[in-house]
Amino acid sequence: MKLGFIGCGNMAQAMIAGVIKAKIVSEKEIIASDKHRPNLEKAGEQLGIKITDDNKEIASSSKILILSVKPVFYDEVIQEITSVIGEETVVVTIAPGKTLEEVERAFGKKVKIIRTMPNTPAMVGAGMTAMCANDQVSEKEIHKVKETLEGFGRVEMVSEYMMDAVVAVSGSAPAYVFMLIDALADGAVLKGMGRREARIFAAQTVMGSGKMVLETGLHPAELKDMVCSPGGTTIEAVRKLEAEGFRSGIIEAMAACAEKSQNMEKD
Ligand SMILES: NC(=O)C1=CN([C@@H]2O[C@H](COP(=O)(O)OP(=O)(O)OC[C@H]3O[C@@H](n4cnc5c(N)ncnc54)[C@H](OP(=O)(O)O)[C@@H]3O)[C@@H](O)[C@H]2O)C=CC1
Ligand SMILES: O=C(O)[C@@H]1CCC=N1
Repeated sequence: MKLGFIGCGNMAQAMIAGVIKAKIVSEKEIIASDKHRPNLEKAGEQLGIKITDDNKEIASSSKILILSVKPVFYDEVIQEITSVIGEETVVVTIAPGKTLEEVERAFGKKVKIIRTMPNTPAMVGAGMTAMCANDQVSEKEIHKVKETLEGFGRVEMVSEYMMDAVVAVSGSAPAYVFMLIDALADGAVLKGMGRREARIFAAQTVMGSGKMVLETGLHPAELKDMVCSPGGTTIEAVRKLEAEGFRSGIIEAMAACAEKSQNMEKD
């Protein structure tokens, strides 16, 4: 098997859908397990991947093994698989707060580990993933895993200390962006637009704005200024957003998110 997933919930399914769609790995080369059997069967049917109840089977047969359970279950899963993990297997973690050192310690032996933080837009090939590796992983292996993860979006190598910031700015961030889209739709509904149409206008605008930042390379503030006609409608909205604490609300939310990531298991 090329890709194995222990835990097949929201994030694993988004990643699997992304790599299959991009034809990076075929469904026949992907295997997954999940404690929640109905969840697993549904994923197996919908994605066409192989499923199993046996985490050890996945650990011993996968070239790239993705630990896609909640952080609190990491130690339990690692203890279960450490004796059977293949020597050449690269373990990929996706949990906030789980450092390379902690994961190494849990395995109790030298294992190739790549720590990542993906996000759910992986499902539609538009994910953002950060990664860093321990000293057991070769450049070639890093390249291979990066190429696989690029199947579902953009991937950047980061220093490990950046990971909590990454959780705040991309791992968790789709949730706040979805809240923004929903709020934009609410505002349009308030003014009489139908809900479905409002959602499309809102989502297309968020997508287009992100694309402009990425493709023009211009500072977001400059792009904002281009929308604000003097004495116009937009600057009225900007004035109100500033008064309502839009920016500080987001920054404070992200600070809380990063802090939670850093202290994930200490709370
Ligand atoms: N959702 C997201 O947007 C993102 C999530 N992540 C990380 O991805 C990981 C998974 O998150 P997410 O997909 O949201 O969580 P989910 O709860 O949707 O999926 C995790 C699944 O793993 C199952 N599971 C628990 N223990 C075991 C076990 N011992 N063996 C096999 N399966 C098991 C769970 O079953 P049960 O429910 O019965 O416990 C559950 O179905 C987490 O570490 C999370 O922090 C990272 C980036 C983004
Ligand atoms: O909410 C969480 O803990 C996970 C990690 C990043 C996104 N979801």
